[in-house]
Amino acid sequence: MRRKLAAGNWKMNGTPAELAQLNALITAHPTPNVDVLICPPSTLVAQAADIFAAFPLAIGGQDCHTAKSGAHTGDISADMLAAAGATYVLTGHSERRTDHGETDAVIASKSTAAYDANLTAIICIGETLDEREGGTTLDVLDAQLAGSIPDTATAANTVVAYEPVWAIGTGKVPTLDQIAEVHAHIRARLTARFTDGDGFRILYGGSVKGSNAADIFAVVDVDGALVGGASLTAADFSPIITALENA
Ligand SMILES: O=C[C@H](O)COP(=O)(O)O
Repeated sequence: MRRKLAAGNWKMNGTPAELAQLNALITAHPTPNVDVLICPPSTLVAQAADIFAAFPLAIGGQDCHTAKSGAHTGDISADMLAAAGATYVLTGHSERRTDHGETDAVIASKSTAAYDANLTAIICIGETLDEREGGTTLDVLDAQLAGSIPDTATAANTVVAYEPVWAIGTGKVPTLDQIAEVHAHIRARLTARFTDGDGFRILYGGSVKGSNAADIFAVVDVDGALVGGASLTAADFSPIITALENA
């Protein structure tokens, strides 16, 4: 049985003042029957992990370097995130792939760095609109799955997040049939490659809101969501957690 996961990615948003949102979230969900994760900007990871250590709220990083330490100005290592209290890290988010030219090989290396630091890697994949319209979605995802997920991945150390690039921050959401097709495809690839492939959690991400969450969570093999904009306030994120708890 896979435990569901509601993950919020704050991206480049948030100062210490916004951490107060998390108090309201915990008040609304004091004993959630799903995992709840917030990935704030790296400046807030230690503070958030410290404040909420005793509560059912995990804290994660949004990216990590492939190396443990060294001369990499502006970067942060998986070991640093773990030492700050993070238990998860996103790798291969499409904004990292686009803004920083991250390749599948780099993402696999970052995911390995996460495992070495005892972090769970949420490895993100997804097709662009051109790829969707060109009919190559499943081929693109196959290449990303094969290249981004290390051979040492397990259901315990890895979550896969399917985020169609064209659905991120746009308000556009794939049809439920499109989500079902992709999640079934990812599941098949995971079970073919890993002995515990049926245990990997697969998240959907891209314009998830309180208003569409229940329908998305009813799709087979959707084990939760990676939420951007709607994770920034407790008022928006709480209904998504509730929908996942009721799924
Ligand atoms: O990491 C989160 C995703 O990029 C989704 O962002 P969004 O919910 O704002 O569309």
